[in-house]
Amino acid sequence: MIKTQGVYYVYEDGTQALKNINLNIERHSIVGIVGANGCGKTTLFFNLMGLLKPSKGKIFIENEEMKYNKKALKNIRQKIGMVFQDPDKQIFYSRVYDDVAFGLRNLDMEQSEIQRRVERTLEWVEMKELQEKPVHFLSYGQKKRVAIAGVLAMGNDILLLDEPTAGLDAVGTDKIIAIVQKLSEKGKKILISSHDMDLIYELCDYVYVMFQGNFIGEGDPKKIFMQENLIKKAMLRQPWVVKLKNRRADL
Ligand SMILES: Nc1ncnc2c1ncn2[C@@H]1O[C@H](COP(=O)(O)OP(=O)(O)OP(=O)(O)O)[C@@H](O)[C@H]1O
Repeated sequence: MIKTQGVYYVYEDGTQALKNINLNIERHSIVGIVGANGCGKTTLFFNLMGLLKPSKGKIFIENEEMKYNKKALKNIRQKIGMVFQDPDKQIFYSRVYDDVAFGLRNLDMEQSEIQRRVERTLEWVEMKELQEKPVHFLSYGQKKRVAIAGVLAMGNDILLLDEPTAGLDAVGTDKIIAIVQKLSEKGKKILISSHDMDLIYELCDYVYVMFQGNFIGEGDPKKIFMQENLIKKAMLRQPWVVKLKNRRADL
């Protein structure tokens, strides 16, 4: 589905943001990328979406090497959807309904189909009753869900969620967890970046640990998060469940 081979990315100012990234999400449903601030998670997502082009290395989408012409990029957008970390960067319209409909209207879709998709996705993210509301009156968590709805409405099979719970309270986080689980049950492949270890531990069946642009560990979250030294090296904290287990084992 998505695979990378030795991907490097260097920004114009010389910042080396990705170093030899080898990722493969084919055999997993919900894959986590964990890493401290600035380790390269967003840069990686932008490369996977074709918004940035690797300085070196290859990206494969459904076994085809990524190309960067207009037609190829349009195809990628139909396969992969990305929910940005900051919903304000993804929300363009003043009314919730129009914002979610935006991508569909660009596809010249029938009005009745647009309405069906928008209403269904807004129901999914529990925002249907707010569909007439101006986006600028929404809470941060509600805006995040509108941004997710906008991507879901497009019907992509692969979803990249960049820090989906950043800035959310416990209720907002639980809502996102429920949405991700429902999407996975529907057969969507999901890649989540986060420094929320509890979230990744709860949701993901595979995890990559990122540090300064490299993957320094990968595997089953239950095993990876037991490796205290690895987690410390990545400047992260173990999930509380793991800490609790370790404490019990010490007693
Ligand atoms: N446009 C840019 N030009 C130069 N350097 C950049 C640019 N965007 C990001 N960087 C640098 O690239 C590195 C990786 O940044 P990136 O945003 O990918 O990290 P991240 O893991 O997503 O961080 P966070 O968890 O804080 O969102 C950082 O050192 C950052 O300062």
